[in-house]
Amino acid sequence: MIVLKFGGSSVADAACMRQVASLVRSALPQSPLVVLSAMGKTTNGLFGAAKAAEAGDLAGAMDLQRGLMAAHRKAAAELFDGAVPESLDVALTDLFGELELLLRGVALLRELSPRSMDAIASLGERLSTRIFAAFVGGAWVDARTVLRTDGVFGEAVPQQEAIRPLAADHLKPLLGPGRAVVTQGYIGATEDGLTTTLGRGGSDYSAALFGAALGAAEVQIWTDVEGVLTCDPRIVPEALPIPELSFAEAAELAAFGAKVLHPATIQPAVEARIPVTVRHTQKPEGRFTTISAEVRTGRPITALASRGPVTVLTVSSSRMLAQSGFLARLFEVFGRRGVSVDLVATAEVSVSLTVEADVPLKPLIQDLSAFATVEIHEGRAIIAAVGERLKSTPGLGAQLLSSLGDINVEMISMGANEINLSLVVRQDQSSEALRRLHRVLVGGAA
Ligand SMILES: Nc1ncnc2c1ncn2[C@@H]1O[C@H](COP(=O)(O)OP(=O)(O)O)[C@@H](O)[C@H]1O
Ligand SMILES: N[C@@H](CC(=O)OP(=O)(O)O)C(=O)O
Repeated sequence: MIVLKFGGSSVADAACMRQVASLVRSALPQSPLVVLSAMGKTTNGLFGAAKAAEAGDLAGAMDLQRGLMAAHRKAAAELFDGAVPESLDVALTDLFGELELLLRGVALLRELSPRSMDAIASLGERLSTRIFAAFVGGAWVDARTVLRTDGVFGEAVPQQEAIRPLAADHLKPLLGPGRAVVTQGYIGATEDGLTTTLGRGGSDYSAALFGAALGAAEVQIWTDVEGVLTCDPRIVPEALPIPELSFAEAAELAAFGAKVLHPATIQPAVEARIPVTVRHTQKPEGRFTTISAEVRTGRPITALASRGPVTVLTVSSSRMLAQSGFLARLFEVFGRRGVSVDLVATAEVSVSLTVEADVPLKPLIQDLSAFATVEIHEGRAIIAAVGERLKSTPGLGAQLLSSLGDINVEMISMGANEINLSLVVRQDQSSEALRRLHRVLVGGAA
């Protein structure tokens, strides 16, 4: 069997869904499991409605709800030439009724808990899969009966040991040549049935989790680009498709901002040694990327990625000098505050590190100030150059840095592994930095 995941850009309207249905029909001999995201930017709309309700603007929230309802009913009507099956009509009415109830509750309390946000955000995938399953004539399975997660909301952690038997019970019996099974990406549920989400962009992760649980021959990520490119094409239009990526390269690129893949997508595929391909829904015969354990690209630089905004904290203490326990004490604070650190650079009496821009700094600074002074530099971005021979290509690091010219590099991290060189620059210079680095990449260093 194979898994085909279609992102929001691939199911944005009726015409897109017809194209997806055509691709699914072509895959029928391979016993496809179809994992869908919400239509277009539905999830953004649901987040907007939830935030409006939280602010007490129920009218605004309901306007957004009605807009989403109209778009989904329009897509269904176009797919069925106006004759929407009654069962689907009822399902859509129930789902939008559920959304209205949730929004009214949030507005009444003026409180949007993570649990409420997940319940609201889940509706996008629940709507798109009901419409698509009815249109393609496939079996529909609610992912929440299979994708077990912990009790965290918004960034739920899948319980892979529980998913495998659930997939065997709820998915495997339905899968077979000649028939499609449709389920949601992005959403799961706790053991006691509370709806959770895997975090934005999480449908790729769902696809990999289902693929690993079911022993898929391949996980296909269908999107609006011809595979993983040498850089984000919205920033560097000259970015080129990459035919092959190693799992390690793909994981680094996703972790450092290559939005085309959710950062956790690769892990289940690596464990199950399942190849992942990234393909263009509107150009199925075009170029695509294969990501697998067998791939050894051997390229100095394969691609660039960027992530931001991040905040750089520079923690200094004269007591740090020759103090073996200083770093332990420093990172204990971050661990206790649940703040993840991306890049670290150390000097004699100071340490610079990056954290996500939305991290609450006050409690962190309060703890750190007990034994050090802290400088804060917000509005930065991390740029990562990824390639299997970054460290072993003489002069490449210097070439990359010199290509940046007058763009100031505030931190450099290289060496933690063979394949990543990361730089910190000002966020407002990150796009230009990517364009300059990309000229090195395509200029023969790769
Ligand atoms: N290195 C990269 N290669 C390809 N696409 C990238 C890369 N970095 C960022 N992107 C962006 O990711 C987008 C695809 O991801 P996403 O918008 O989530 O699509 P989908 O709706 O299919 O999930 C592309 O349109 C592209 O703009
Ligand atoms: N719909 C969810 C999950 C997802 O992965 O979407 P997409 O495949 O369009 O990135 C989101 O927008 O985060």
